[in-house]
Amino acid sequence: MKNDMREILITEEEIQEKVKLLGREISNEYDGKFPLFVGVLKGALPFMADLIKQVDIHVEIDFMDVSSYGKGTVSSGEVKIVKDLNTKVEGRDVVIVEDIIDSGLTLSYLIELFKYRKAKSVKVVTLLDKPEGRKVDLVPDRAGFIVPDEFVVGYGLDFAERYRNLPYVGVLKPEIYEGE
Ligand SMILES: O=P(O)(O)OC[C@H]1O[C@H](OP(=O)(O)OP(=O)(O)O)[C@H](O)[C@@H]1O
Ligand code: HPA
Repeated sequence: MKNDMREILITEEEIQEKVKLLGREISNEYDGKFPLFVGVLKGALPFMADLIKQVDIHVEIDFMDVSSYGKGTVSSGEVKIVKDLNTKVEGRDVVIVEDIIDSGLTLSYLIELFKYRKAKSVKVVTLLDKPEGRKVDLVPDRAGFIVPDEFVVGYGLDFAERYRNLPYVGVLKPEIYEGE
């Protein structure tokens, strides 16, 4: 898979270092509380798995699968619930765990949904933030890294369902995208 990469933007070591830091910050922020971490499938899986191991307080975890992207690199702009939570969010401190915020459409939909369901608080932690991709005004509470306005893959992020299992984040060679 490494041969398919044009460039590695964030190394495995840099990711793991940042995840430790985010875990410490969240542990301090929610000390004495029992937050509900909501991982957004499928992309947030590696980040969620690593992050919860760095959080030193009790947390409950659940997953939601929403979809706004087609097979390629362009958002359809439409958010659909593919799998809902099994947990009630009413009265809970919800922490949404994302791999990337790009247009912001997925997240703004989820934030509104959890507020409507009467969460006590809703905050967002994302590994990657791509501010140049925004279509709605949204700033995450915590973001690991800012990425440029390019389609990135790895550590959960896919291109046509591949590359999620890379331990780093990078950009593919142009011929890989063109081949699709
Ligand atoms: O800010 P946005 O433009 O809404 O993009 C971000 C969302 O898009 C990706 O998910 P996707 O819908 O591709 O599903 P996946 O996680 O299963 O790949 C990513 O994992 C985020 O959830
Ligand atoms: O840059 C990206 N890569 C993969 N999936 C994505 N979903 C939104 N932006 C991206």
